[in-house]
Amino acid sequence: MSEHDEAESGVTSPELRRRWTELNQLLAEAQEAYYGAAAPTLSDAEYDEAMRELEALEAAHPSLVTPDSVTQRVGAARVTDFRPIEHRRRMMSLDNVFSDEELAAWLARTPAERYLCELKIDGLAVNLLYLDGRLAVAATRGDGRVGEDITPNVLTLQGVPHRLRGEAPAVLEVRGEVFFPVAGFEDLNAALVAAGKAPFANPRNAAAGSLRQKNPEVTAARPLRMLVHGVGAVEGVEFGSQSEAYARMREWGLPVPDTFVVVTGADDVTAFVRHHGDHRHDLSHEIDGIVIKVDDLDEQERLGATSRAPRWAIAYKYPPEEVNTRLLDIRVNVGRTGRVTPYGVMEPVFVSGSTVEMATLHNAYEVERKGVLIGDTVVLRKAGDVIPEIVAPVVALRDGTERAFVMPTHCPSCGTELRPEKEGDKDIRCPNARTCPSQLRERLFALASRGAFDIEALGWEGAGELLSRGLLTDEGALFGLTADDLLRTELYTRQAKPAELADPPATGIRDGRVLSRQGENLLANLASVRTQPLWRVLVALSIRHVGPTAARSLAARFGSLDAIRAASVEDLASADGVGQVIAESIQAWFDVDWHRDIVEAWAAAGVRMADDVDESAPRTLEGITVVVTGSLQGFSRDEAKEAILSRGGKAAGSVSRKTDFVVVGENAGSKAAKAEELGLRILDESGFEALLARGPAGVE
Ligand SMILES: NC(=O)c1ccc[n+]([C@@H]2O[C@H](COP(=O)([O-])OP(=O)(O)OC[C@H]3O[C@@H](n4cnc5c(N)ncnc54)[C@H](O)[C@@H]3O)[C@@H](O)[C@H]2O)c1
Ligand SMILES: [Zn+2]
Repeated sequence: MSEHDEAESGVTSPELRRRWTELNQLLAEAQEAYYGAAAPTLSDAEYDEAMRELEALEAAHPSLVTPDSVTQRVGAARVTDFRPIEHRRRMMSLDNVFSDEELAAWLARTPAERYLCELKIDGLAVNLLYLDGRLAVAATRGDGRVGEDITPNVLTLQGVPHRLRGEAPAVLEVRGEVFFPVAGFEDLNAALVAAGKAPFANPRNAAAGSLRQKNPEVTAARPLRMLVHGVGAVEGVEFGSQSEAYARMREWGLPVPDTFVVVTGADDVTAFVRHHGDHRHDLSHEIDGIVIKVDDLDEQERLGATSRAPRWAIAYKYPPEEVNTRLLDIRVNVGRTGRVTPYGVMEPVFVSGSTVEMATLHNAYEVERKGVLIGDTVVLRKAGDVIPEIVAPVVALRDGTERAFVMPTHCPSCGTELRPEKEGDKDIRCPNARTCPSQLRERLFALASRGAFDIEALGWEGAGELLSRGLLTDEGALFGLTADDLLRTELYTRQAKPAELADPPATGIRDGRVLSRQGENLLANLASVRTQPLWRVLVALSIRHVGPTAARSLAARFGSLDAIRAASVEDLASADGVGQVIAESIQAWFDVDWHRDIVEAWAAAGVRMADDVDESAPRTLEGITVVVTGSLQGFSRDEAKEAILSRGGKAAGSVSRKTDFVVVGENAGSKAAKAEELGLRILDESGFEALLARGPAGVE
């Protein structure tokens, strides 16, 4: 039988009916958990996917549709502890589109003079009934016809007027969304976990759970807010359009958002959708999409509604940022400074454009705060390029086999007993800084990176192998590495060719292997980077808080590692951009004997520990602040900076009234404009050269 015949005759195969029943049940249960308990067991992404499958199935086989299909209803009809409230006018759900194409198709079949575009707030729909301007009843959406009485709870909400301002109509049903601001969400969950309760999966569920409280004091204590997104029954006033209704409701003191726009064409609709897609996280609340409505109320009336959603509105849903996945394990990582960080290992899952299988949990307290157990299904969130985060466990799915994470007492890398650095620290560390392989590998990797020695042939893998082969016990021996050493590795060698077996290269041969290109490069790199400027050497030492900026300033000010080591904290702290914390950290670093050994080993291996003093560079810029912007012919950014610093000047990053000179190169942007605005002295490249050579007098 063809599908067509089937639809006509109302007969469907048992398999199709089975699948329909399966999906309908899955979705009905999900709705119950989501609307009823505010504790979803499915992610929205899974829910939406199952719903789409069910809708497609029903579209192809209309005979499957029954009144109790979840596609035909709004929310979940259920018995609750709250008094039932019948809405004067039905509350609807929204149909969804998930792509620009689907949106374009909706716009094409729903032509209108004006569209109202607004944010789809991820919260809980409520209906506020104002009678003669007084808030008489507040209810949840429920199944769209009957909701739950939550009046005492809504009365506690900040920003919801108990009485309308000015001339209010006899009857006004205000529809809006109650939401939980993102900022308060983590703390709420931590408090719930501490009290032995299940945390919420997301701010939306937090809003639903907080509002549907038997005790309104609990609601009052939560930072809930509401924003208006529609009207229901109205008597005693007439609106021509939704936007007009918004304008009036704002006058009456209702919380109408100021983020909506009224536009005339599809292009403006798409632009709005795109804009908020890019700025989804700039808001105080979560949004899961954009709602587009035909603005004219007569047209809305004419278009009507299906059993669950109006035809005059559509929700454009953004890609989901939250998915559910299994937390397989919690392991710990030992970082560069010995900090031990737990991280979750998850069943790989695709979210926001990439596959995620690990997420940091920061420290043992954080694991406890979130209340996650190993084996839990967890809500994983990845917003755009932000690092993925485990939000909360799905407590309802626990089966008793989950177990709590126990923070190790000993370093998983070297076995040393872990401890906090200072009393009261949340982080614990491996105190074996010198030889702990994990810490050393991180330090080697950092030392070889572009912002330090820039040793191209030494990466994460290389650092790992040099350590695992026992070729290095700390970074002091790095510059002593020989071809013979590297021949003991795999990464830096390759199989010898037959000719090389007979006539081995000068670097030697071992077990039939010779140095690979990478191995030769490493030796060449190690030879050449010995003359890197002092600031790079300083960065390479992994002194806490000493990054490129502080290192540059220290190098310019003191000129040699010996001078830095001999300097007092006060002296160090007076260097530009240095300060007390960094100064103390430097002194503490030199107090450790094996740190001094590293410096000596490097010096002995020929690493330059001082910058050439440029005799032709008298301190012409003492006390002078210079900003360089745009690109110069004769100087790179770094060179320009060093030229200023080495003459005693200050190289600032931004223009202010305290700036003495602004050097403007090609393609200079806003800084040049700001300099002009402030009336600062502006120099071109030749002016800059004159300034360097003779100081301010050179550019009089
Ligand atoms: N994870 C789960 O198990 C589960 C279960 C049920 C529902 N859900 C989620 O809920 C969705 C379906 O729920 P729904 O029927 O409430 O539909 P919906 O949330 O997709 O859209 C309708 C609702 O959007 C809200 N809304 C927010 N801003 C609005 C605006 N500016 N204008 C109009 N309405 C606005 C209203 O509360 C309205 O009732 C699913 O797509 C899914 O994401 C998830
Ligand atoms: Zn260790």
